[in-house]
Amino acid sequence: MVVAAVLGAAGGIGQPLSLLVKQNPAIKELRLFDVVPVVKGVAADVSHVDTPAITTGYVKDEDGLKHALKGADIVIIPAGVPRKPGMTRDDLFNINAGIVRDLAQGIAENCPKAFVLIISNPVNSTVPIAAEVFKAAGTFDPKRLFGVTTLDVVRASTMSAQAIGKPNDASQYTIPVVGGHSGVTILPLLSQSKPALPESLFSDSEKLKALVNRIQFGGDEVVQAKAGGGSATLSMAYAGYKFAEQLIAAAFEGKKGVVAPSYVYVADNKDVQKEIGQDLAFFSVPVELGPNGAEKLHPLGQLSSYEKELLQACLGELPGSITKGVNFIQQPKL
Ligand SMILES: NC(=O)c1ccc[n+]([C@@H]2O[C@H](COP(=O)([O-])OP(=O)(O)OC[C@H]3O[C@@H](n4cnc5c(N)ncnc54)[C@H](O)[C@@H]3O)[C@@H](O)[C@H]2O)c1
Ligand SMILES: O=C(O)C[C@H](O)C(=O)O
Repeated sequence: MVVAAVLGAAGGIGQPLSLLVKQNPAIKELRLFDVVPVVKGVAADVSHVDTPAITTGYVKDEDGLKHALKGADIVIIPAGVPRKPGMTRDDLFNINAGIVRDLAQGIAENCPKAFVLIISNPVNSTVPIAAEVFKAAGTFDPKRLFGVTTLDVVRASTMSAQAIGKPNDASQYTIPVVGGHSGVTILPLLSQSKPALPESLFSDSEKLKALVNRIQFGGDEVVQAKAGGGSATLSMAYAGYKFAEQLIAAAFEGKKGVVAPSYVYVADNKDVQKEIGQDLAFFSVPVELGPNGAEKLHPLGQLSSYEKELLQACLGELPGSITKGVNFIQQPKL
């Protein structure tokens, strides 16, 4: 039985995500943490759902982080500020970097063996931040740290199905999305869709480009529609839980053959470096999940010539975002 913690549980993502996690019968304890006191009410609310997980809420100023994290097996982090129209994810760095750093420190101190799933943006930088905190604490296990990019995978299925005129069939299309989680760093490998997308999509370069662009900038669609009220929360809760559920099944319930893309540490993996053509510390790849977390990183496989171009665009941005995260921890504060 699994102890799960959600950090930032009172937020737009945190609340529905906590509800979804509560429904997983493998969870014996669900601990909800936030800086705002309403998290205790959220926990009381969710605790009435008739599933096994004992659900409790913790606030920061009552030493809550320690109590929420002590001995947790899986920690999901949607804490931090969301975008408003006109902002990039990187514009969130100044606030969210410090939030993720402090939460990662709490994890290193209280549950160093937990699987850590980071949702807080900019994911391309916040995951390297957490890794640096864990390295400094001597607890870094690259197999246990995941940047959640599942919303890109979910969007790829939904938007591709719509683009080919089969909007009801979204869930039937499994499409790997690799790279990072921001604009051009999001690299949907439509040529590897299972089942295959129709040839007519690939022969219509304008349509193909429009689809890729929509997947890459799907987050902006929601940010603009919410018009200052935040970014994706419900689809993110769905996607975050989808990944957590896959990890729980593979890590704690012995399920085999579970493969899902995630933004993970690839610095040790020569095969991935070779495919990317660069020494990068983090990249989203299809990850085989198991008892230790990221058991095996799967290759990107054959890319079309258009996808190779997209990879180059991704590589124009991603290394800088990784370095920015690393430097945030490594450079002494002035
Ligand atoms: N990875 C993705 O695909 C993805 C998708 C959507 C949103 N996001 C990101 O998720 C984050 C949260 O989005 P949201 O819409 O839920 O925002 P929100 O403002 O609705 O909720 C954030 C919550 O975090 C809490 N919080 C702030 N500082 C905290 C701290 N130090 N410790 C614990 N909790 C803290 C806030 O009190 C709030 O309840 C944003 O950074 C957003 O950009 C990522
Ligand atoms: O777009 C955002 O800022 C939130 C999230 O990263 C998303 O992809 O929806």
